[in-house]
Amino acid sequence: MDVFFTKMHGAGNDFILLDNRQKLIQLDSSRISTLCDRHKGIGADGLLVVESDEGKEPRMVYFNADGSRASFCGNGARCFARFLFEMENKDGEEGEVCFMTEAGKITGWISGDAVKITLPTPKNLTLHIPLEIEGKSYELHKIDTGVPHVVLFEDCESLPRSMLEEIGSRIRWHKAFQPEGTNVNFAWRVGERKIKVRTYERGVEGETLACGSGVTASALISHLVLDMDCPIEVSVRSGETLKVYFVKSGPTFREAFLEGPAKKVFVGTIEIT
Ligand SMILES: N[C@@H](CCC[C@H](N)C(=O)O)C(=O)O
Repeated sequence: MDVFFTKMHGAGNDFILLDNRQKLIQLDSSRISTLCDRHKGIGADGLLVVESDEGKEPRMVYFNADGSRASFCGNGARCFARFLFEMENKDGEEGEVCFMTEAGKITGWISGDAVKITLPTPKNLTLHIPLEIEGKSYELHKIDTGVPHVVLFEDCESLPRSMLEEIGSRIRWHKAFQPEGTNVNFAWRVGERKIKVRTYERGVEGETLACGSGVTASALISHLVLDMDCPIEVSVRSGETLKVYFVKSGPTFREAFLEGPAKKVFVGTIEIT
């Protein structure tokens, strides 16, 4: 069957979006990984599906490029908000949409090129986790911003991608973070309220040009460990900038918001057998 798709990206983190409200598209992990393959398919870091049940809010279902399902994706949710907004034929350049994810209800605000979203309430915070890898000591900070993340502070501006992926992969698969594994963020401060982040993503099993939940995790940890104030700007590998807002609640956070560009790249049809 020929399936209509939309290709989008959020600050360089790219996605295939499919409207499956009619429940006609059958997907399994091998089909998803082929669609996301940059040589044999459309190519993307992940695939987002719009589902909906009669009388209920639309639901965002997210799959990583390897076909694994994840409960949330920050940049994906920002693209999804724009996709939904355009699908619902709302007039004008500005507006609000709401949808469900496995990690909870999300609200998105569209304003020109930018999309700002609420994130799932951050949880599972643990600071200052010591980890030894191949004789080198690391200090990691863990937080779940919809999916599990660790953040480590290290200036990786000029670290070759292969080396970042080597360390990222060792941490992602480390026994301390099993069975679910973790995304790994390398963050460093570049201004009073500005950090840079590079992310090794679980399910892509490599560095992506941006990771929204990782950017949020890094900003929240920067507030706690480096005493940085809200909002925090985060520059990612694509060279684009995202902004993280948050509201504290005791030692952790009540709310977090992520803002940045989310753009449509192209549309097309692809045969799914
Ligand atoms: N790119 C994402 C995160 C997607 C999920 C992640 N790879 C996982 O499996 O945890 C984002 O923008 O948040």
